Amino acid sequence: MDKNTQDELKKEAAKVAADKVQAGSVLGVGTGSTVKFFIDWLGERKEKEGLTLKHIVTTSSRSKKQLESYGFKVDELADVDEVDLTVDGADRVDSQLNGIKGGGAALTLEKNVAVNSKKNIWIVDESKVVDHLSGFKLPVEVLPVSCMQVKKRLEKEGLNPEFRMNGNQKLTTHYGNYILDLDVSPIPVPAGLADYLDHTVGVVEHGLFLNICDEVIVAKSNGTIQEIKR
Ligand SMILES: O=C(CO)[C@H](O)[C@H](O)COP(=O)(O)O
Repeated sequence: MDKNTQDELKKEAAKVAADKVQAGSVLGVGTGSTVKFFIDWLGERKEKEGLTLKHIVTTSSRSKKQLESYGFKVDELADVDEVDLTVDGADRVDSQLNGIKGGGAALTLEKNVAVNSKKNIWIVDESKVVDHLSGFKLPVEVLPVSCMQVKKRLEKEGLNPEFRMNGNQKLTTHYGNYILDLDVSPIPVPAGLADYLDHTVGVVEHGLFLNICDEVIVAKSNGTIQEIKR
């Protein structure tokens, strides 16, 4: 699929999600190129119908800046009790609505916002939808202090970790950590791997988002929108 077509699909999925946002609610806004379109649609609703929200929290400085450019005030997650709805993108989503996220290295904040949301909607084009989680390296955020030891441990498990780079330097996340991308495809038992990573000292967070998403809005190249609910 070429980039223009993919962008058109992302835009379509984003519109369907933006129309579901209720005025006066607490909204979580994720990260990425699909979410960028979602914010544009929110901005349009604000302009056309004066959409206001009780609070907005977001998972990246880029999304924050874009939201503010439309006149939305952005709060911190710590300032709100609970989020009513979070809309985010995903890198892969399977038939159980489990996913891989973190292509934009924002997985830690994304997971914290997602698990504190009453409802999570993901917006994707059809290229992200798979039967079993595969075709995208699994991002794992690790503390710099023990990153070499964690990398070795993951190597021994056959998970093929590589540091994500930014030029010649290891990419640094919002929290000053590093990302190890695990080359394992398909992921044979996602819940087992998530459990292992959850219990590995030095791992801050990982991009397996299991049993978190409630609804996926998929824009298909035949022009239709599929809404898959848990
Ligand atoms: O998880 C993410 C960032 O950490 C994004 O949601 C994911 O990478 C999808 O991005 P895009 O909409 O640009 O394809």
